[in-house]
Amino acid sequence: MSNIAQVIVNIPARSIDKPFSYLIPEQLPAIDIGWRVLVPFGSRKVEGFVISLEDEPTDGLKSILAVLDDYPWFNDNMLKTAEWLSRYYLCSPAEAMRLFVPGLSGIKSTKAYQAAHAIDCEQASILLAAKPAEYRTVLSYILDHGPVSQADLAKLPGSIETILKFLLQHKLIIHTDTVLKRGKASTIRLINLTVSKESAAQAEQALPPSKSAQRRLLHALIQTGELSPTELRNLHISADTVRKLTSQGLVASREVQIFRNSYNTIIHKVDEITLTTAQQQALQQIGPVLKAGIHKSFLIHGVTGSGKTQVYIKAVAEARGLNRQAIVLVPEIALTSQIVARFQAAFGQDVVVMHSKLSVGERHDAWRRLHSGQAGIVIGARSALFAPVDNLGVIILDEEHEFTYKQEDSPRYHARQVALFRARIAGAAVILGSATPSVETYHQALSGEHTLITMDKRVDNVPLPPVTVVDMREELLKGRRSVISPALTEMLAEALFRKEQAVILLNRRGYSTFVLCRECGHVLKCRHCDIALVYHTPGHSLRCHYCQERHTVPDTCPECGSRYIRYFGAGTQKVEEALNALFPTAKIIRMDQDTTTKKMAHDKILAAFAAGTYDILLGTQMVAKGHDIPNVTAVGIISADTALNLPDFRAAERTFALLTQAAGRAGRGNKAGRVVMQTYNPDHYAIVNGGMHNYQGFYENEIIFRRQLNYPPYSNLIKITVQAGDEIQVHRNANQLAAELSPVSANAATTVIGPFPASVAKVKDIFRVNILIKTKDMAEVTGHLANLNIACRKDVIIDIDPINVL
Ligand SMILES: Nc1ncnc2c1ncn2[C@@H]1O[C@H](COP(=O)(O)OP(=O)(O)OP(=O)(O)O)[C@@H](O)[C@H]1O
Ligand SMILES: [Zn+2]
Ligand SMILES: [Zn+2]
Repeated sequence: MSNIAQVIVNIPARSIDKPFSYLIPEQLPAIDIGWRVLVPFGSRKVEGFVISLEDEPTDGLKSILAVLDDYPWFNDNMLKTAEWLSRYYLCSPAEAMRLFVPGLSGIKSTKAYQAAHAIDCEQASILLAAKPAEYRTVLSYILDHGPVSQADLAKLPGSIETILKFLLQHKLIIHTDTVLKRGKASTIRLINLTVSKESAAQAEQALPPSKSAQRRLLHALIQTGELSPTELRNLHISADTVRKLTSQGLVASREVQIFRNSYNTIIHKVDEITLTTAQQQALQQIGPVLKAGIHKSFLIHGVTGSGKTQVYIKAVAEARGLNRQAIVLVPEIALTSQIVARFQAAFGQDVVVMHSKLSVGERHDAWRRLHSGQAGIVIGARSALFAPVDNLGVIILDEEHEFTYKQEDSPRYHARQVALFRARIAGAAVILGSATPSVETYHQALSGEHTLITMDKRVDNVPLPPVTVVDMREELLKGRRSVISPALTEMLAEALFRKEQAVILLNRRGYSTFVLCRECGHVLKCRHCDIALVYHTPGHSLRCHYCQERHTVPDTCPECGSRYIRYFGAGTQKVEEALNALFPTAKIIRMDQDTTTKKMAHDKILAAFAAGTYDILLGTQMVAKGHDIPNVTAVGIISADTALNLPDFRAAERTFALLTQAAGRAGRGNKAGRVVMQTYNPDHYAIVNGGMHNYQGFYENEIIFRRQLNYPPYSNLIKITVQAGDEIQVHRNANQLAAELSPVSANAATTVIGPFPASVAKVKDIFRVNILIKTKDMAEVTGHLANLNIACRKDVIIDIDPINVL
């Protein structure tokens, strides 16, 4: 029998990349692959994941201390996904496996103090005789109470820190860990009858009138069968009353798990709708794959408002009918409460919503409901991908082109990639959906990796809104300097007149309100980060968007002393002022970083706008996404092209997607929509095709550029960032690393570019230099990087398939 477990300890340090062996103690026979356990590690107790068993007897092994659950946490599918993730993204096994644990760790350990093993009381009293009385109080408290936390000791008099230091130094006490399991199930006790209702009624009759509480309890139980603590409280029945009846053998209690659920959305009942032909055709392709239980992936390319969500719902219903589970991923849960509500309306309690505001305990409850089969559908942002579903039928990625599917911290995984892998080994289907698919995905679909399903009409043949492109250079030539062109003004005026609503998008990426000296051209930058400071009207202050440091606006230029300092760029605040001047009675709500962090969350703003409380929704990227509000008939896009000039090969893709998605918010109901797009680059293919909702047109231009420059999908990219606090050092380290990479570039399929300073070359006083690898032979390069062992270097970040190459 195997009695040795190979355990991955849940410590995110990248240098720990191997499992450790532990003895399985006889009293814990259930331990098997996939279990979470508690193990000693150095002086600590840590969480561990069992990945294999052995029976090679080895001397001096430590034993597993405890199991954390009463079932294996990882199923085979989860283990394989974690293993692949760690290999592909070059992260440690622990970094990959902890993605499957809510809150990244299943235990909470706190520092505690306990008496040293061989404490010599006589010597101790001599030692402490010269010290104030508090020293003796603290020591005897620790002696009496066993392991105590610092928080417990804080109640005692005296300066605890100093006293503890002294006691530790003289080895009277030692450090220890107290470990608590996180996410313990919450339970309540339900009270019920142990005798028949007739006997209970007789017992009630037999009680004297003075025992009214006992009579009330019996009476209520005869009627309802079972009572919760809240119901008992409402009936004014005390624990004592329950105890008395329990001792008479009339009632008993049982413990049941309760699930915390803070995501209270009102569930709207929907009428069964008739599917459109396009929706039916999509499902005719997906259905058989679900039934066959084979892996296959689909790309639904459906224009905005074509009814993709309804296809997702039907596909999930189909999977549930086959008793298989579904994972539904959305880019950002706060912006997608509409799709969440639609799933809840369709599936009720079968849906678990993973929201970033859930506590760790609530996450555990959600996981437990899925694991136990009480729920079969999980909907959430990318982390929902790691849900413990045993019988996976389908994974859906809505708005698959969104960059939020890429995690920007280690492990830097892309949810689409992980979804495809997990579904492949589970024999499950994947449905990718978007009106503006990523160039990579569309290319894969054209080459047969995904089945392409096209939905090119809106539901009920509602027309896509016509787009007027306004050339802002001509406006300027005509002497019009306002951020809001006459065409946009006119469209807004008409919409407001008809009591319809408008959305205004300010595409501000790479372009915000910065402060510039008109004499010498100096731009005010952050001292710690190599980036322009952003001007904020409230408080008349400057802020760094990387380190959040605030500065006051100087009266004179720090470079040349000139007093001519000007604010450039159109921030949302500036546009709001302009709109207020044009439409003084219109109610405007702003949604950007400033407003969403302070006043209202995204979903509240969207809900208020959808309810008609405001006439105009103004904001950055986030106003363009996902919402379906029938009364929105006008969409204005200010400076459509600001991101086009960024030195990022995806600049055109980002711009096109944003414009098309924004335009797609207009005219979704039975009222016709219109769009005005202001730009300085009316001839760019991203703008031209964005103005025509023409994805194919955009793709055909873009793919030529990608092929010429050998960018994805024609290659894979790997970005290596070297960091150091010293500018000379960082370049030296990067050059050295580039030299080590020379065998990589010997392969004709691979090019190494750089080192070159990152576009923001310094963040929080740390300098950053990038090396970019372009390759057609990913396996060879990652194999090489793994051999070089750079993945575990603290000063190096490896980003596989980076979204941000700057
Ligand atoms: N078969 C149908 N019959 C009637 N109305 C439908 C049908 N399918 C969807 N709808 C409605 O059409 C509207 C658009 O659908 P949905 O939001 O699913 O589109 P979408 O393709 O997801 O759009 P986007 O990509 O722009 O978010 C919604 O209001 C939805 O309720
Ligand atoms: Zn100056
Ligand atoms: Zn800064």
